[in-house]
Amino acid sequence: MFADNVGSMDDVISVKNLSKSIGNHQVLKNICFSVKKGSTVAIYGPNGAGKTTLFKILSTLWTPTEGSVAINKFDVSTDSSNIRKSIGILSHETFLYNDLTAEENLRFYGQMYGIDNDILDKRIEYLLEKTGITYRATDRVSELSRGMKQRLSIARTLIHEPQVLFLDEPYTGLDQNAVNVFENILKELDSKKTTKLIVSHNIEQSFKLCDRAIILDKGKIVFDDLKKDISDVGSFKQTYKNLINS
Ligand SMILES: Nc1ncnc2c1ncn2[C@@H]1O[C@H](COP(=O)(O)OP(=O)(O)OP(=O)(O)O)[C@@H](O)[C@H]1O
Repeated sequence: MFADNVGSMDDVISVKNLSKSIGNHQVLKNICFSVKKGSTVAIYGPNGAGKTTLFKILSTLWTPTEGSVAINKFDVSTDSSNIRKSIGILSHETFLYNDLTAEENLRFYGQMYGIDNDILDKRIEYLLEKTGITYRATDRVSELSRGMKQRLSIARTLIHEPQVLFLDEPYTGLDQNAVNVFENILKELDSKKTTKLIVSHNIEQSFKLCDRAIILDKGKIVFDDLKKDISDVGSFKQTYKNLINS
């Protein structure tokens, strides 16, 4: 039930004895796992299990109370600026500026990452086209629908070609066409060996994307296995139910 967690040279993410307390509530309890380059790991758990807290620490927004977390060998507590260059975060917060157009938002983020203008022009054009929002490029974000904003958030997340992606409920607000667009983009990223962590309550949808599944419950990892060792999504859902109700 637990994947081989022994760290190795090609680990992109390394989490050792991570605990996080908020006030006097211990939200994460002695979490240990590592992720190899190019893997896609789905993280499941009921409300309040600690998934978002884990993501906030992995993406350098919060620091651990105990233990250590490294991304590309950089420590989240001491090397956050190096980590931020190489990660992309897609969450329920769009991090988009309402008063800027879709294109201006992408340009703003691209410039923040120091991407040369020539390259940035091409990336913006490519990502707007890829996410199907070229025709809304000059509209302000405040005029876009929720699904359009999510498509633009996907483009924003990818503008600096991050090596590690944190996807928190990435399907929120996407229609079926946008789901297909999103999944095609993820497949393309597989060929670039992008490492992905996905948090989703939709097991059916996200299980097919991952090669490993982790279940968090009450701040602890209660399951961690490779998908090839899980017979099918049905049995995984049953395991999930059994574990979180025990
Ligand atoms: N800013 C905060 N202040 C106080 N407690 C917090 C804060 N953020 C999270 N918590 C607590 O930490 C625990 C884990 O929350 P977290 O948001 O990480 O869970 P989650 O697994 O992402 O849940 P969900 O599926 O509902 O998004 C919860 O008990 C929550 O109340």
